[in-house]
Amino acid sequence: MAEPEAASPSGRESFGSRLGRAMAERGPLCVGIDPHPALLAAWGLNDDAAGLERFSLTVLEAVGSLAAAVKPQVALYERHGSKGMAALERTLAAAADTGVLSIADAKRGDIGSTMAAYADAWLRDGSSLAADSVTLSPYLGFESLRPALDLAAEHGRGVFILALTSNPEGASVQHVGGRDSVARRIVEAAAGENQRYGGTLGSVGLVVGATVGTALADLHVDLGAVRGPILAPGLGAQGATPADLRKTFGAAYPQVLGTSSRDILKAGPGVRGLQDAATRTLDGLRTE
Ligand SMILES: O=C(O)c1cc(=O)[nH]c(=O)n1[C@@H]1O[C@H](COP(=O)(O)O)[C@@H](O)[C@H]1O
Repeated sequence: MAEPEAASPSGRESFGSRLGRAMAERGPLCVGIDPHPALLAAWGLNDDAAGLERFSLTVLEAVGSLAAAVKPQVALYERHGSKGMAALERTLAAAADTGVLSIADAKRGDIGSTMAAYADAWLRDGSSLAADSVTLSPYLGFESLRPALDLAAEHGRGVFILALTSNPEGASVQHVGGRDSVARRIVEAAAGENQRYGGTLGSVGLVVGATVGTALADLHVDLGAVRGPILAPGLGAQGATPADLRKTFGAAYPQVLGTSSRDILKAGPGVRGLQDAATRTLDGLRTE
């Protein structure tokens, strides 16, 4: 999809370029690593840091060479305090060793001066929590994300900014404004940010749920103009199918990275079962 380029001052190939290549080589699937208590129990693991780590490393063993990206859900590690966060650090390091891109699903957003600290945690070289990319919430104002946008560009990392989320409550904020909706403004701001990147895909991605139905058309949101990756959660456990994804995103589908967590994870703890479930989802995303 994207041509390789070394766009960041650090000399690292940009995240958008790396993700575009992974999607072209492996297909448009991200596997969510969401170690819910019920899944840990179903896998015969304890709901503790050791259980989280075994769960996460098993998912990486299964999908590390077939998915374009993995997305650990930070909240489920945070439940276990510092030991849980240490398990997350080791998971992110193992993903990097495996060669699969990581998206830390932290949904961070705060006033700019505090945002700089979140950016340091998730996007700065040398941080034990640094991932290839992180999810961000723009609902304190898009510009409040500036420290993360700039640090990501500097270090060849990426961000995924919540635009139209998959949960039904999201519309009560994101749809406000009709034709000039909050979501549309977020999408336009992300498009502006991607002008600093060359290649096919910029490093400023958006999150648009696979479950949003006709909202993109209703709100006159043009994702094609964004020139960034679209992370689409909601497959499987939240009811969306790969066919829904194609219908919802239309011409922007080549930018879409479908992501699924519970629907794949419930096939564990066997590595083979997880691989089969991920491959089934990937086949649907490729061909439906
Ligand atoms: O940022 C996300 O990944 C996200 C955004 C959104 O709009 N909806 C959404 O479900 N997610 C995350 O995607 C994952 C979905 O999990 P499953 O429903 O089990 O596939 C969870 O970790 C959610 O927090």
